[in-house]
Amino acid sequence: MNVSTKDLFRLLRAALLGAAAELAALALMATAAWLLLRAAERPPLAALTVAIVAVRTLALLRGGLRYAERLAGHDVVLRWLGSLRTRVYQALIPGTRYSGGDLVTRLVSDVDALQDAVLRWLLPAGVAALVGTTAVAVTAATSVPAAAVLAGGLLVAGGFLPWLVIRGTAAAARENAPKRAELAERAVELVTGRRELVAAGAHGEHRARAAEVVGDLARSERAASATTALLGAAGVLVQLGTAVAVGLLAHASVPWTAALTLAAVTAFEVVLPLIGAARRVPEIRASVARVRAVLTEPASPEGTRVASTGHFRLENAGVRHPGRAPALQGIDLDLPPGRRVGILGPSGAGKTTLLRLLLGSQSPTSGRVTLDGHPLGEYRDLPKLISGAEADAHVFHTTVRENLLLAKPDATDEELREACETAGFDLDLDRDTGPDGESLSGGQRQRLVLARAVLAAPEVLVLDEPVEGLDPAHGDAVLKRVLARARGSVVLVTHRPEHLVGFDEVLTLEDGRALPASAADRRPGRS
Ligand SMILES: Nc1ncnc2c1ncn2[C@@H]1O[C@H](COP(=O)(O)OP(=O)(O)OP(=O)(O)O)[C@@H](O)[C@H]1O
Repeated sequence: MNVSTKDLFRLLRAALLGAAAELAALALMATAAWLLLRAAERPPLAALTVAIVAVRTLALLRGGLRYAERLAGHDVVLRWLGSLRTRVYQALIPGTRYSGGDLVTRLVSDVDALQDAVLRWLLPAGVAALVGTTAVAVTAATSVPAAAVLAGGLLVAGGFLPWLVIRGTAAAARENAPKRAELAERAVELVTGRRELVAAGAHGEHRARAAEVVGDLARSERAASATTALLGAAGVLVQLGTAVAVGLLAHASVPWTAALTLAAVTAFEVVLPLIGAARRVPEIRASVARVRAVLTEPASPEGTRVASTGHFRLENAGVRHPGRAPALQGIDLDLPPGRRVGILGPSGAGKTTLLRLLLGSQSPTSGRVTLDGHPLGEYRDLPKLISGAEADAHVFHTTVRENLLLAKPDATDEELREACETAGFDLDLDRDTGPDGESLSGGQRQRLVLARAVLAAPEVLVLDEPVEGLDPAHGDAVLKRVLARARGSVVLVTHRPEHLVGFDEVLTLEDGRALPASAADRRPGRS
């Protein structure tokens, strides 16, 4: 999250303008106080003219400088965030770890939180330090004890009290983190799993628990707000006490004492907002850490090789998800162009995992998966070569036509109809599919996905139990047509060995391992 020298310079300019605006305000108060009390002594008018002019000038300066500081502050922040946002998105695009929509949204608000970090914390803290130091230096010229008290008061109000707020807020955030996570989880369950919860009679209980967590969080939020308000009030007391002490210790003329006292009061006006702003510091810190993690993660190198008809090979390949038994281990598979391989095995045997390895959507955690001897990650357009009907293929919320065109954007309606016919899908091309394809039946969704695979006509067609939900006779006929149209290699996962007649090889998996042919023969197609 490096800040360029130019941006640093702009930040410094904004801080100096802010400090100048606040010093003008401070000088205005001090001069006005001096002027009032000095005027009460009835001096010749000439003795007051400089102060009168100064009051007017400072009043004008204060407004002008504040405006300039707002402009400069927002200028630097918006420029910086603009480039930071671009870098974060660039880091996200090829990423695999950061792909969930919720996480992306999270990062957007994290980047926005950095805006608050600069405008509401960094700049005001810098301005407060500059104004405080100047006020102490000016006071020290008259009275060192008064300056020492002022410095102490400012440090308490601008350092100690905000630190207490940060500590309290961070502790509350740590304590509330599990509750927030539970609330997010329950909210998702209540929205996405509503039907299932109602059917199981658990909806009311879930909602009540979510409401209880909301109540707990609100209570904790109120307690944190009350603490911040109390510490804010303590800051005002410190301000009053310090101003009185400065007045008593100044040992100067009445007008000058009044000027120093009001200058002290005004210096606190710059420092006190830090107490309220400190509440966001823990949140901002967490945002900074998350953004930094995204920016510092080494980018996964993008593939450069062009995929054309080639030879896929799995050598001793395995996949193990953290904390789980291996999903797949020690798998060898040879898939030269034109070869047809069937995969059988009971549920959970690793069939889908094997397809994901071939599709490049899952990397092996052991062994190798290669195309013409190169790891799949080195290819930039693998889906053009290998694709098909995956078990979890998504149906987009649009029309049947648009869903099909994803496979071949320039396909004519004639081609679309032909692919549908092959897949046994007979709905109108303009039919709306609904969110997640919900307005289609399960079988219709499956055949739409299959039609999409047929239309893509890849060199290597991958089919994951493509006719599982269809009635057997219809399903067999559909599969026969799809296989007849396949122009290259086929990898078919099925639990019916009769689907694999004429295939070059049948691989039977169990518990993530390939069964030897003799054992596989004894348990055909268990699922
Ligand atoms: N993302 C994941 N995280 C953890 N475990 C996983 C993950 N994906 C799959 N598994 C586990 O890996 C094993 C193999 O899963 P896979 O989906 O490949 O089985 P399958 O043979 O296709 O099963 P089915 O016939 O039921 O679709 C299972 O035990 C599964 O629970």
